[in-house]
Amino acid sequence: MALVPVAEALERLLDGATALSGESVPLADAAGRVLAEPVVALRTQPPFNASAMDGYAARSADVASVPARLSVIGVAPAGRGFTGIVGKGEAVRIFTGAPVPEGADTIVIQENVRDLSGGQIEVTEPTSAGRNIRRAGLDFLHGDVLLEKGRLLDPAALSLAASANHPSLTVVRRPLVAIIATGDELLPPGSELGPDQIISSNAYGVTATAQSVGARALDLGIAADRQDAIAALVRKAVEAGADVIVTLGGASVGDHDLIQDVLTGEGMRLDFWKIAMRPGKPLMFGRLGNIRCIGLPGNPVASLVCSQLFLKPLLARLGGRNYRQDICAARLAAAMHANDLRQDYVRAVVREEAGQLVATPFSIQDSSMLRMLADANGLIVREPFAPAAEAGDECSVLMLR
Ligand SMILES: Nc1nc2c(c(=O)[nH]1)N[C@H]1C(S)=C(S)[C@@H](COP(=O)(O)OP(=O)(O)OC[C@H]3O[C@@H](n4cnc5c(N)ncnc54)[C@H](O)[C@@H]3O)O[C@H]1N2
Ligand code: MOO
Repeated sequence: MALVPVAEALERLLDGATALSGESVPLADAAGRVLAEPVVALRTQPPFNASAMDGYAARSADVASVPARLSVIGVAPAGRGFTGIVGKGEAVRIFTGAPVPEGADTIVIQENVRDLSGGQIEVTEPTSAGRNIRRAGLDFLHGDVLLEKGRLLDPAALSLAASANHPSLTVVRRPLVAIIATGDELLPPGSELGPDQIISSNAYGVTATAQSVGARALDLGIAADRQDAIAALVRKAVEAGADVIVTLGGASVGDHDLIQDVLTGEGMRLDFWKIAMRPGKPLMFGRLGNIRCIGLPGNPVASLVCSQLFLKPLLARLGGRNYRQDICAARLAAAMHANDLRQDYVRAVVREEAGQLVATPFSIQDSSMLRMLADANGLIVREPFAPAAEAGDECSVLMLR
């Protein structure tokens, strides 16, 4: 089977991936979620002409020239408006957020007023009509579309939805990705290891990758290299309602690489297996009903680079989000060999020097080396059959952080 080019693999994996169905969540739990429906204002804000300042509501004709003496006929705190009418020569003590009483058409701020006692004030600065008044509907009107479908619920969006009187919102269901590690050699972190064993690490990075685009991750643990053990966890994933099943390891050609057989045995239709990418060649993709199955290579760096390139955009789409890789132009700090048929993602340190990005590739690119991946902040992307490059040549970098 020919190796599938990276772009084609991504296209096939994303084919038909659209936002999952909506669900209602209380506003208090809606931060970071994506709207499945627009938010329409259920009220007008402010619902009345409101004072924007602490001071005195008056008639502008009375305070156009100063000094002006007025009689205070009442008080209007926020939440309790004055119900009378402000007549000529009169004022109402008013506070920020209170409705402007009938008859008044301006607010004199209290800094521009002297209290003469006996219910009299003297206005010391002329104040024109409409000053310090927020007109009804200044912010929004009942029926206005305030937030579009697909909007990420950030702090401003949440407060706006609350102000529009929504106690709950309809948001896109968060995709669920079930993660299955495979391998007789693997034990969870914190274990006493036998001589032939290592720690199962990939699930943690894959979980974090999924969560970074708002998905939920269900770590189903480690299956031994036996068909029945792997199949049992695949069934668990299906029962849990996974939208995506990610397997770790067992994707290659060894005698113990059982993933593809098990998944097809469970009903998966294989879409592709093996792509023209380094690291990540054994990547596998198929569909088990509506569930997308991604077989990530076991090598830790390959599993995380493939998560970044394939799993992240898929989960973002299912969650109703836009996701674009952060690709930048940079200069190479070192020469690079001509590339072969696999698109190469070369771990590198990217720094800004004299206003431009400079990428220094690590000299070793073994896909088992997690420490180097953690030290890298970018991946130099080398197209298949890219010619040899010199230090100083332009390159393309996928930024990781
Ligand atoms: N003859 C060939 N051998 C290999 C090929 C090939 O094309 N022909 N491809 C190589 C490439 S590329 C990769 S990547 C690996 C991936 O193979 P698998 O997906 O089958 O992975 P495993 O063999 O199960 O494991 C590889 C390696 O990674 C470790 N591993 C596995 N899972 C985890 C985990 N959850 N956490 C940490 N480390 C894990 C495992 O112990 C192995 O060391 O195959 C090459 N071989
Ligand atoms: O995916 Mo493999 O990394 O090319 O070792």
